[in-house]
Amino acid sequence: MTPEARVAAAIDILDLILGGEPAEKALTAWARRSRFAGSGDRATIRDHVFDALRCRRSHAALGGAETGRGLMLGALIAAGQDPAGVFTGQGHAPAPLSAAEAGRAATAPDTLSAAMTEAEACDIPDWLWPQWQASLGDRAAETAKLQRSRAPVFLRVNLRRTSPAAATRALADEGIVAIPHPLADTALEVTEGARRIAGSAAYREGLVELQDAASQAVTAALPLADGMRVLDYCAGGGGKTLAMAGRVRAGFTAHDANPARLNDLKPRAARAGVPVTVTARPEGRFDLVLCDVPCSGSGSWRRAPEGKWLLDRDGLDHLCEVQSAILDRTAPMVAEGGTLAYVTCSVLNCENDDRVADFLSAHPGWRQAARHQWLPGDGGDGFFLSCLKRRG
Ligand SMILES: C[S@@+](CC[C@H](N)C(=O)[O-])C[C@H]1O[C@@H](n2cnc3c(N)ncnc32)[C@H](O)[C@@H]1O
Repeated sequence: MTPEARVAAAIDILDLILGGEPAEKALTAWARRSRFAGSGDRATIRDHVFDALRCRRSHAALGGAETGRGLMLGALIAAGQDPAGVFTGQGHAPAPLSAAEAGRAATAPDTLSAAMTEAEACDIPDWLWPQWQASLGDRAAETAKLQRSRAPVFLRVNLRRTSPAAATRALADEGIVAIPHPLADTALEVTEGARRIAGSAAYREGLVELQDAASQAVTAALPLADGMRVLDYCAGGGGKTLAMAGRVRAGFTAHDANPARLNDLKPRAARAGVPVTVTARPEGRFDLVLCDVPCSGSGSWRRAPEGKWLLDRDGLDHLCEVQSAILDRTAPMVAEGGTLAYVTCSVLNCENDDRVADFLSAHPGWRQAARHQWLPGDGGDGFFLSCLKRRG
């Protein structure tokens, strides 16, 4: 496919997504009915689509319309490219620019950007911007702008199987260049060959897993020790269960309200060589209960940008209720002297410190023993961790 035809395909896919179709579904359906497209075409079109979703407000403002065409026009204007060279109408290229579009394309991007509100330029919904600013203070704009670009690819080294240095060498032998990342002792940032990871022996043999560096930092900050009883109450695909199990030899139990989300955990645990018990009904008491609760995902919107536009005020309020309910439900599962670790990948106070404050005011026998926050400016996704300790 020509570069222009790839832009035209991205426009069609974006129109489906703007009409309500999930991005992954729209991309997969397009690939199925476009057998002529090679892997390079699919990868570039996917990048176009996700870049447009990350910058949906600002690119729509630059392109003059919140449509697939407006977003791709805005993307070209933002990148300083001449859209007339892409919107040619030749072959499979998008139709030529209208007079109004040509006028926008001829205007300096800085002039168009100057007409945007700060929330628009930062690609944050208007209703959320005041909360975003209140939560992040002088890092509000920087944090929002980092969510407008692609996330780095990180690997977690499975310390049960190998060391970071040996994993780096094994990856290099397969054409994957990875360097240590300061957020965690297990974290490697992939700088070349990311598309080879899934097929590599290092990945298949459980030496490394894909995991964000800040997510690894969360696990590294947990009060873990050999011999503990540990419950991962919102385990999902088990990313944090496996990361914890890579650090200590403890008894790990994984639970999730949606059992289907745990399906991947057993094969992943087998690949990593770590024993994990999966249960629908956790019983007994645990030294550490990890609650990596469902949240807005506002710390990881560069990976999952659709979430930014689907979230609304009611949805956020509902998430806060669920988060508090999970803390209330799991507190009795913590042994005396044990820890309830509350984690979100959100940067919003209402999902972080406010939930902890509510919990502490309703549970006098508890105190916050540690609190950490990582922002995208630190290199990984945005994460929050509060270690709540039950008096012994
Ligand atoms: C942020 S994800 C967990 C990600 C996982 N810890 C990881 O690192 O891969 C949150 C999980 O909480 C689960 N969940 C939602 N409501 C829940 C509830 N009331 N009790 C337990 N799990 C819940 C969701 O199904 C989802 O898998």
